Amino acid sequence: MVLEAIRYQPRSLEILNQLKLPHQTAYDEVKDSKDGWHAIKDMRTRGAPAIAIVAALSLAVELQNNRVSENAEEVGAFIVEKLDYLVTSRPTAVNLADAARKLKKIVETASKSSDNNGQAVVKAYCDAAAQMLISDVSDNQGIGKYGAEWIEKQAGGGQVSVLTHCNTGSLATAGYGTALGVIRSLHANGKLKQAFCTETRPYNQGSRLTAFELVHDNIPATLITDSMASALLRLKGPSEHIAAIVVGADRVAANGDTANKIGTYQLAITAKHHGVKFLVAAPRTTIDLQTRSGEDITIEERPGKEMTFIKGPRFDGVDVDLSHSETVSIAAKGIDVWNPSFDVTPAELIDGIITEIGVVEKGKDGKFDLTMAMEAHNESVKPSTVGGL
Ligand SMILES: CSC[C@@H](O)[C@@H](O)C(=O)COP(=O)(O)O
Repeated sequence: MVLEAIRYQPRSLEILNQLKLPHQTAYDEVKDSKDGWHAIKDMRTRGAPAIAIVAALSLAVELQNNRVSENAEEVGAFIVEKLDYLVTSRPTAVNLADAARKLKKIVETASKSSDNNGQAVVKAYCDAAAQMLISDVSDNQGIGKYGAEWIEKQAGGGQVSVLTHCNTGSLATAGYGTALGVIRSLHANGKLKQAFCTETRPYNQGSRLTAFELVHDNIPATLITDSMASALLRLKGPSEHIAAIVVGADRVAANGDTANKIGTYQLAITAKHHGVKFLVAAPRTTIDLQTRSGEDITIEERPGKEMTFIKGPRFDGVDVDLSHSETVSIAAKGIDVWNPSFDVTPAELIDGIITEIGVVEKGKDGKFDLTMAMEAHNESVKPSTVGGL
């Protein structure tokens, strides 16, 4: 069975409720953009690409299931207003803003055509939103292929182990995943010795979601807490042949600085210290040339209770009793909490940015030039034309 975080067909959208994983596999219906906004804000759906796609499709089903004006410009204005609203759900991942910008452009063109009525604008919007779901899977397969090839080449043959952080798999995307896609490809090529995944406190995307995907796909994997990463590289690195740390991204700035799940930065520092490659895997929809550096990225802060409480089913003896889902306090009452959801890893700590058209490496000046990969974004360019391959 293939893991499906987003189930869409015209007039119907369902998301796998990630707050209930790994204990329960339950789908929530998303009827409109308001449902979509809340599903994203509450993190029932999460991960940069998935957020963008769910937002776009939530508005698609709203338009498909409700009567719209005959007037093309009125429908266009309605869609633009809803897209602006959806973008306010979570600020750090650029994929959502990027999707909204592209969809607005399509809608503006469609609504200005004198041949079009309201329904034609809706159709142009829904077709483009549905295409995002399809393109994301093929982009991820490209990321997996190029990332695995790059690691295998660097390692010079034989099996390798990799460490990853947060969840970047089928649950965070339309399917296959980015950093987890690289792990899937290494495994498919027979080159993966062991995948290590961090717990990823405080929301536990690693222990709840990545571990779930790895077990689901029978990929050899070991879970560690975030605080074990340096010890893993030092003590097990040589015996396990840990070749790289591979993470996803929520926004890659023009200079390569990368915002990703909190804890990524410290992993990059420890990778540098231990001489382990540090790679960011992201589709080009995550690269934001408008943001010059990491300093310009807005970092979302989440409620303190995500850190001070933990939610899950009660263990009665050996059996998990799913009827008793509880929220348990795990911190001293009254303590102040700082809970940034993401951090920024400076480009100097990153060895390569794996995209769907190839791995971008630094030039002789020690800097990333991402413009080439992004220029190719609107053209159909063969992978070999991108730097680093
Ligand atoms: C392919 S997902 C890439 C990133 O979005 C991922 O690494 C991450 O940081 C997710 O954060 P989350 O807060 O769970 O949405």
